[in-house]
Amino acid sequence: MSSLIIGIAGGTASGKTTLTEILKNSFKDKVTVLRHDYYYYDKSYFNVPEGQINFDHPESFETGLLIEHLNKLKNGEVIYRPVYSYKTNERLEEKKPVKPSPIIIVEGILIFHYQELRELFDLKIFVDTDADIRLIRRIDRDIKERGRSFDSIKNQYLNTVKPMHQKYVEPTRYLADIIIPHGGMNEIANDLIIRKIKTHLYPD
Ligand SMILES: Nc1ncnc2c1ncn2[C@@H]1O[C@H](COP(=O)(O)OP(=O)(O)O)[C@@H](O)[C@H]1O
Ligand SMILES: O=c1ccn([C@@H]2O[C@H](COP(=O)(O)O)[C@@H](O)[C@H]2O)c(=O)[nH]1
Repeated sequence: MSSLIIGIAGGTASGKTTLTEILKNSFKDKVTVLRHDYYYYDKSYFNVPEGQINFDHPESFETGLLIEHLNKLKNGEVIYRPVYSYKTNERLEEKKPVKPSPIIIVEGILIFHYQELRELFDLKIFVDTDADIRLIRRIDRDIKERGRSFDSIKNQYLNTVKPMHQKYVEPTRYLADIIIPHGGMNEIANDLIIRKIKTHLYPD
C-alpha cells in the first residue's frame, strides 16, 4: 500500500498540532508525523542577533532535507529527523528515527509555500482560525511551553510573525484542498478527514 501524504498548514497557533494529534490518536502507529519545525536551521545559521531571527520566513527552514526525508518515507525507508529546541533556538546533536507508515502527516505554517513540497501531498488541509484567537493562544502557549516572556512574544509577533503570515502563509490557504474553520476541534471537519483516511487504509 502506498502512503497517503497529508499536509496540514495554517497560521501559528491555528490548531495544526491539535488536529494532527487527533488523527495520530485515531490511527496510532498507522500514522507518521513530520513537523516542518523540526527542520529549522540552528541559530548559528542566521547572521542577526538571536532576538531578531525571523522564524516565519520560508528560508528559515531546511526544507530540502524535509523533502528528501519525505521521499524516503514514501519509499518505505526509516529516516533520522533533526531535533529542534524552541527554548534555545538550536538544532540539537541528537536525531530521532522516524518509521514509514500508510499515513504520513506533515505539519507547518509554510508547508504549502514550496512547490516541490506541495506536490508531494495527496491531501492539503489549511486550518483557519481568526488572528486574534491565534494570538491569544500563542501568548498562552509560548509562555507555558516555549519559555518566552510577554514582551518577547509581542515584539516577535509585530515584527515578523504577523507580516510573514500576511505575505507567505495567508496566500497558501487557496492552494489547499480543504479549509477548516475554527481550527483545532472542528468535529465535523475532523470526522470527514478520518473518513478519508479510513478509505485509504481499508479500501473495501
Ligand atoms: N479549538 C480549540 N480551542 C481552544 N484551544 C485550542 C483549540 N485548538 C488548539 N487550541 C490550543 O491553542 C494552542 C495552539 O494550538 P496548536 O494545535 O498547538 O496550534 P499550531 O500547531 O497550529 O501552532 C494550544 O495550546 C492548543 O491547546
Ligand atoms: O525557535 C523558534 C522557532 C519557531 N518559532 C515560532 O514558531 C511558530 C511556528 O510554530 P507553530 O506551532 O505553528 O505556532 C512560528 O510562527 C515561529 O515564529 C519561534 O518562536 N522560535
